[in-house]
Amino acid sequence: MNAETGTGLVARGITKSFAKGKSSAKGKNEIITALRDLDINIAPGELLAITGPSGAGKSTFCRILAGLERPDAGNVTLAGRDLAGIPPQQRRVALMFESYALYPHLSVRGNALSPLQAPGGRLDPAAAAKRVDEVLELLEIRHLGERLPGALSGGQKQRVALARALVQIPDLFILDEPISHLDAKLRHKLRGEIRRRLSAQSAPSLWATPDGMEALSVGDRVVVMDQGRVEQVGTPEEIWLRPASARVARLLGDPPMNLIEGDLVHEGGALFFTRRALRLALPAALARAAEQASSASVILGVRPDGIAFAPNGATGAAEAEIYSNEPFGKHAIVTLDLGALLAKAKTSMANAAALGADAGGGIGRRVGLLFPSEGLALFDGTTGRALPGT
Ligand SMILES: Nc1ncnc2c1ncn2[C@@H]1O[C@H](COP(=O)(O)OP(=O)(O)OP(=O)(O)O)[C@@H](O)[C@H]1O
Repeated sequence: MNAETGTGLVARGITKSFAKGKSSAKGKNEIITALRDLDINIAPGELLAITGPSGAGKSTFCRILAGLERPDAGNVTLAGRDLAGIPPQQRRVALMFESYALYPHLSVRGNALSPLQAPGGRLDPAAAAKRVDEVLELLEIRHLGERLPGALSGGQKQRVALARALVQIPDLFILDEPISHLDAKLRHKLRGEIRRRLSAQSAPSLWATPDGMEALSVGDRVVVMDQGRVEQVGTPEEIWLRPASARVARLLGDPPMNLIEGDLVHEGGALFFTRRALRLALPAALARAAEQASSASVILGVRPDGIAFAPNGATGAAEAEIYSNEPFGKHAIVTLDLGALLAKAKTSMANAAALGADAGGGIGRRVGLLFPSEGLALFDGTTGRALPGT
């Protein structure tokens, strides 16, 4: 059986609006549409990561699946059951709240154990206690077992909320920003550990995060949302290599792709991208893609690690000035001023050193830039969609 026929999660046409509360000047209640006609499937055992900027609608979608909000339109089935009319506690959904929602009077262990003690629990007390110990150990909070939530740091509370979700054997896991308040080292470790644990279960899982790179690192598939709509669904590789729109590209990468608005100009049989002083002959694949643009205005995507340095004045090189630099040890991020336009390049420390930009130096120095075609993408200036073939 696949998700369509019953065992996974199938959400169809989910739409949800909220009244903003305050009336507008015209006396009408303003409406915010949080979700617009969303279609999302998660297969059994699949981990779907959902990402998008703040306000994209991720938490609203999670809350609808958990039964804490009712959609205005659309329906959700889980393991073949239509969830409409099923109250949250009967949905068999393990939800980790973004706000944690811990029981203040229960210890860390008591909070983690609480979902396993609910009527109809699937484990006997000894098995439940063992499971809780395992998860507390995994999340590095077992030593805090007897503490009350009031005596925990923000990151520790987040891990208790995560433990309370992970101990369950539900029909669906929903983790809303599960590791956002942890330090980088723990985040890194737990991404892999949680992924491994969820993948070993047959329930579908949803992991919501505003961090696009986190979504790519944990998801079997990734949904990118913006303003309540799905911008792109695909494997991490598809989304990374071929972002469907400038809105998707803006969310991915560290630093993300440079997005430069400019114009297409035909000259002497070649096609150029121009923006102020920047004038770039488009490689053949991009020039072909540019024919699909709805107007001469386009957005050029330049991957930070796709920028190569050349001596100032070298043939075919664009001119720029080093604006700032951040040496990270294994690589450097050099911000370049291309004439009232800043772009970031990610380069090796050796390259940065050659530019004199390896230790906070080099600022104001003029350099040449080359843009190899594999580091470029082209988006329609009106719709923001990727032009086919880039
Ligand atoms: N109860 C509510 N009342 C009014 N507006 C709401 C309510 N809940 C959400 N919204 C609005 O719906 C939109 C989507 O919000 P949502 O919390 O789902 O976004 P999000 O992608 O989870 O953002 P974040 O990453 O900041 O948590 C936002 O514009 C938000 O202000």
